[in-house]
Amino acid sequence: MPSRHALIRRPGPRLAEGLVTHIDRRPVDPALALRQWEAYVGALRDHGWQTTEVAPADDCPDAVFIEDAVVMFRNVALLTRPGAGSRRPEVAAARAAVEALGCSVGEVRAPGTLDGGDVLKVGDTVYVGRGGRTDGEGIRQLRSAFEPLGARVVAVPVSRVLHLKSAVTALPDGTVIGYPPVVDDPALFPRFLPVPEESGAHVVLLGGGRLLMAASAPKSAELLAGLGYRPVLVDIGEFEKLEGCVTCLSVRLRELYA
Ligand SMILES: NC(=O)NCCC[C@H](N)C(=O)O
Repeated sequence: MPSRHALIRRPGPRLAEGLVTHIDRRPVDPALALRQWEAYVGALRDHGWQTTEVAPADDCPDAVFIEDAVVMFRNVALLTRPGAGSRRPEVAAARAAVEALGCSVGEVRAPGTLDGGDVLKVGDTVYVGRGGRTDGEGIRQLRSAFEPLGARVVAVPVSRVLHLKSAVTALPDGTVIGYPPVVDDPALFPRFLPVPEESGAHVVLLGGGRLLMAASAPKSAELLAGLGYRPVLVDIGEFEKLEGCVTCLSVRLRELYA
């Protein structure tokens, strides 16, 4: 029986100083961000996900984006070495969390860099984006960690957005969805569906055809509802100001062994 467990980390006191790379900086309202985060966590819980809070890393403004610190394949957790030096101290508490959950744990070592936001799993295929945060050595280490477990690792270029999953994610049937202006090469994916908004490309699979999506993507939500899915919309506007999206606020663990 697949587990439904998600790691989360609450926004810290320095959130407003989070990194911005591809967009202009806009002021972040920390109180509103906390309310949005609580609603996001509430949506996970309402749909049957048990959540574990990773200990704070309050010196790290971007620590709330927990997806970047650890990548799961089956019950193996690969701790990352984030491409931005300011984010590397985020990983220690993620290690403690996955160890406590009984995962087997590996790590990306220097000089490789890898951000979890660059890793998209579609069945046993693991797409990894080579871009601003993840380098060739990080990809090589991801391959050696996951290929022995049956993963097929496919590296793809990412040049127009922060992470691979800022450009594309996948529907439950494996169709990759993306907003074409920010996808380097849609032809790299066997089935690609364009969506009309950049944030409409970001879905978290909640189970049973339900898709957690940003409220900023109503047209994409309508498109996906028309295909028989059930979008669950959450406002994550304060995190979008820091190039965050719905995927990056949690790490879903589906194959924990009790
Ligand atoms: N996986 C993600 O999409 N993470 C978003 C990280 C945003 C953060 N401000 C950063 O630049 O690292």
